[in-house]
Amino acid sequence: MAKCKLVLLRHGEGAWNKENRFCSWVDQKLSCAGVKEAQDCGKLLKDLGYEFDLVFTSILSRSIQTAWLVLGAMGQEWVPVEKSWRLNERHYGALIGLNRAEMALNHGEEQVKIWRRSYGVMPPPIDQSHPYFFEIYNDRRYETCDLPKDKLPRTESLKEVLDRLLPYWEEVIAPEIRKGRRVLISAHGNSTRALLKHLEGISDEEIASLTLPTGVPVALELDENLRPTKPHQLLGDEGAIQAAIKRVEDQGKVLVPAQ
Ligand SMILES: O=C(O)[C@@H](COP(=O)(O)O)OP(=O)(O)O
Repeated sequence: MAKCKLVLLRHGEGAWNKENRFCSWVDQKLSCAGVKEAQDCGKLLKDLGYEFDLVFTSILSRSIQTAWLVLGAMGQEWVPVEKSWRLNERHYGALIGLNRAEMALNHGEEQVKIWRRSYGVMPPPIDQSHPYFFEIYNDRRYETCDLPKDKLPRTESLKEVLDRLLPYWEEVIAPEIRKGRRVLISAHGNSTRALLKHLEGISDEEIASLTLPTGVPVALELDENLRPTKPHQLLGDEGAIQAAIKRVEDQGKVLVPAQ
């Protein structure tokens, strides 16, 4: 098999990205800015000559909506879209719904960074007293999973995300790529980080410095063993991408009131 291209994507900005709250398994739609990011991403991919044969998304609306908008902007609406909970965002446990800057004020920026970016640390688990517990676990979409509801996570580190994502990558996505299909995975910041860690062999320590902005395609070129032939590339304007990464990193900092 010749070299193949794979595109990974963190969805466009969601309503809670904008409010700086941990969104995770709460199903939020894209903000107006997020809709534009997804459309712009589709236009960019089209201008760069990308074509897809198959798209994979999580079962959260923001990744599905992003896939539709990208395909629409590319004029490739007919391309099949497969969904799995295994591409869902990392389960942020009891942190779900909380504001990152407030958490930094109460627990320190370092602790928030550990919760957000470390490989092995799990936030405290969600339980029935949490305001979003029933909204998540009573949602019909979680009856469609290949695990019974009581076996679905209540919190996850990035390691757990990779552990549940890997079987789906190996058994469902990778075989399609081996058949020569050109794949887009429209997912989330941390499910994409987990997959990149696996594909690029990024160490547990190094993965802590990888932050992905919303709506920016991550291009990979893979060899016949599905190993990258070169480092991943974020597509788009370099200055705008670096500024967007900084904004995501700064979400975990204490807000300094304007003078
Ligand atoms: O769960 C969330 O709030 C964000 C990630 O948050 P951070 O890890 O950046 O704090 O996930 P996404 O917007 O990609 O679905």
